[in-house]
Amino acid sequence: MLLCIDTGNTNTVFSVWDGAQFRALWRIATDHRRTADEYFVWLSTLMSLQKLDLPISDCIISSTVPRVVFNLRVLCNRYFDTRPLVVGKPDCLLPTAPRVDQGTVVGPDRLVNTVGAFDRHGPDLIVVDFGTATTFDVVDTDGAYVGGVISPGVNLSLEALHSGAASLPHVDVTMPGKVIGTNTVACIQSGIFWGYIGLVQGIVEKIREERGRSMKVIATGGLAPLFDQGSDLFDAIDDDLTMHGLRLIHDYNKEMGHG
Ligand SMILES: Nc1ncnc2c1ncn2[C@@H]1O[C@H](COP(=O)(O)OP(=O)(O)O)[C@@H](O)[C@H]1O
Ligand SMILES: CC(C)(COP(=O)(O)O)[C@@H](O)C(=O)NCCC(=O)O
Ligand SMILES: [K+]
Repeated sequence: MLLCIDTGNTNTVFSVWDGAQFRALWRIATDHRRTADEYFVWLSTLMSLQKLDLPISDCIISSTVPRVVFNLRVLCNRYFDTRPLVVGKPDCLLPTAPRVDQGTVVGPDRLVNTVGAFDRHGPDLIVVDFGTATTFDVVDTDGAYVGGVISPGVNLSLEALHSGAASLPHVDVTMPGKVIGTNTVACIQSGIFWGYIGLVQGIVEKIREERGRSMKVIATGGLAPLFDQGSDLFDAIDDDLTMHGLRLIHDYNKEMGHG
């Protein structure tokens, strides 16, 4: 069984592929101080609570937080007796190499999303990921990542408003009924919600213009369904895109005799 680990700047998601389907999905706050032993206690408790006896034989990791990788490697070595594949490291092959400026270290989550989205939706895509940052990944005709856009994430923007303006409270993001807010909370919700709709619409339009072709927009991340309510922005929402991409990259490396 394959353990897939996706570390974002806010949350780390673990999932187990049994060869036919993903059997579980567990989320823990990302913290670089968390040790291999702590991960294992947490993971094995959840597995036994769900009565899942899943003998892990392989692991693959994508992490946007470099410091976390050390302890995740120890987890895989010590408790599963396996050497993990780490996306972005030279010994982890990708089906197509990214085409970006020399020296650029593309976020592994973006490489994984690219692989997952190309497999499901074919060529010429814009993948929008609502994470700590809101990222746009442009997928070329051959499935290569060829660049994109990084914007501040929705929660980061809300936090920034709250911490930078003395009279603004912390607000949860929702779809407001109206654009014109008649109280402070409604004003902030409107600014965030309609602001992000405009941001996504504008950036997608500009990417299409720059590429000179229509491109499908695939959204992922917990907040994607929320933004889909307010508009016709996305051709598809794939909440398991990163896990799907991780599995494909693992299989590709196996086929090529790696990992
Ligand atoms: N379904 C959801 N509803 C509301 N907020 C969410 C949801 N999913 C994620 N978030 C928030 O979005 C932010 C980014 O989450 P996540 O996708 O886990 O980011 P990352 O991949 O960067 O760790 C977090 O602040 C999280 O609390
Ligand atoms: C853009 C990101 C911060 C997004 O991370 P996330 O929101 O998933 O935590 C991450 O992909 C990253 O650190 N990228 C490196 C720079 C790049 O992709 O060009
Ligand atoms: K992201």
